[in-house]
Amino acid sequence: MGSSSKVDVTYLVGLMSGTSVDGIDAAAIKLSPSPEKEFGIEAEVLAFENTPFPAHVRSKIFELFDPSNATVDKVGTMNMWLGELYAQAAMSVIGKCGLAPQQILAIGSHGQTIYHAPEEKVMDGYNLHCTVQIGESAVIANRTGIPCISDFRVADMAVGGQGAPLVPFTEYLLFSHPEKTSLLQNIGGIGNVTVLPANASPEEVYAYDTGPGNMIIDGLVSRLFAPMTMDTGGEIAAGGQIIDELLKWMQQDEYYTMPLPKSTGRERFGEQYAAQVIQLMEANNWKAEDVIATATRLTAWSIADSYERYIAPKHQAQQLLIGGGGSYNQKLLRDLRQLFAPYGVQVLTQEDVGSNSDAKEAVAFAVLAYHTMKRLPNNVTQVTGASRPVVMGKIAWPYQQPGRFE
Ligand SMILES: Nc1ncnc2c1ncn2[C@@H]1O[C@H](COP(=O)(O)OP(=O)(O)OP(=O)(O)O)[C@@H](O)[C@H]1O
Ligand SMILES: CC(=O)N[C@H]1[C@@H]2OC[C@@H](O2)[C@@H](O)[C@@H]1O[C@H](C)C(=O)O
Repeated sequence: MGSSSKVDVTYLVGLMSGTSVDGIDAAAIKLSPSPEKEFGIEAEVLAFENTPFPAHVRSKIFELFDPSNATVDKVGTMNMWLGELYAQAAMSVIGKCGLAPQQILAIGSHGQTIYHAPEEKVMDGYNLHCTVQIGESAVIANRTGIPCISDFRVADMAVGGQGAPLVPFTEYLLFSHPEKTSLLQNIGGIGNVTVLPANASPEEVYAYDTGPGNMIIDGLVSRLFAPMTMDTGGEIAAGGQIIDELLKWMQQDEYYTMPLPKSTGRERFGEQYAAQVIQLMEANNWKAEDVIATATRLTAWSIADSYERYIAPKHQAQQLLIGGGGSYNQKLLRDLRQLFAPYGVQVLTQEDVGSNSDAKEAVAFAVLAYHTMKRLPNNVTQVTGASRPVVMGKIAWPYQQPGRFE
């Protein structure tokens, strides 16, 4: 992990659009050194904005998740289109925080993942891992006049890593604590957890994708309760009963027992998965709200099961801090509290402890971009399984006005 102890006070923008495809998160941050921590930095969020994707853009992005539909013309067009939307989101958040674009060192843009296949494929003797994020950084750089860093994940994959999760790098720098062992559980489309042991050195941090976050719930709600696209507040699940047979079927997925490091995505828990559940539902005459209650329980179970499997043998955590959109699903939180009670782990939302989790991933890509600009390694090798540290991210430069980047 690159040392950040010499961080300069810097302004950056981070852009994230996640696997739920709900919209673009944009954060403008001020990065400063935090003298009391060895690798410490402080990231003050100056402004944060979420811009939902228009429904027609969202459905065009969804078309790209099926590789047979994702023809090069569609991918190429969406790559440029998203570049425009990301640039607008960046300019808007910069306007909101009152800074001029010239004051921003760089924009870190995650892009939209349309394909993620971290398992190794051997082709002609080459060990290939692959992941695709789109949203052209050349467009972002040229619309904003700010260097834009994108395509973070592939550098980690080039040295054998999963290319995910990447947020633990920033979580370690921002949230590690001398006395408390914390579990930072993000519940977006996919669920992912970062384990920050008390007083951990960078080598002791670990993280992995726990499995589905809201992806299965969203997929089923969209099919069974259209035009709803999510179970707002967890109210549908709260009115349903768990179907034991369905839960057992869902728990059989091999992902839950795969060894670390591991990451996953829509390829495993996306459209095809929801379609299979609907088939089972129709064959068994299950009620729609019971199916949603069961999918919600699966997410909670996958998080608790992974705690018992990978974390509890090494660390007793005090807190499970929930962030991401799933933290608004009250039924999911109740299920998590019930399942974690026997382990003596308190389940809180990040908001409960005074931090804004909505901005976390966007902030993370701003911090990663800072390290790219300084040519400092920014992958966490024991998290991704990469064989060595690398500088992730590709820089797109805007037209260079004299004096601007000297
Ligand atoms: N009020 C709410 N009630 C219930 N669920 C909600 C609510 N708000 C958001 N969500 C869920 O959270 C999801 C969005 O979460 P988030 O923005 O953290 O995901 P993401 O960043 O796209 O995903 P990932 O972290 O996997 O990349 C929505 O699709 C929905 O399922
Ligand atoms: C390939 C990809 O986009 N993965 C996402 C996804 O969403 C959550 C989880 O799966 C995590 O692995 C990752 O995102 C976050 C930002 C990460 O890299 O840490």
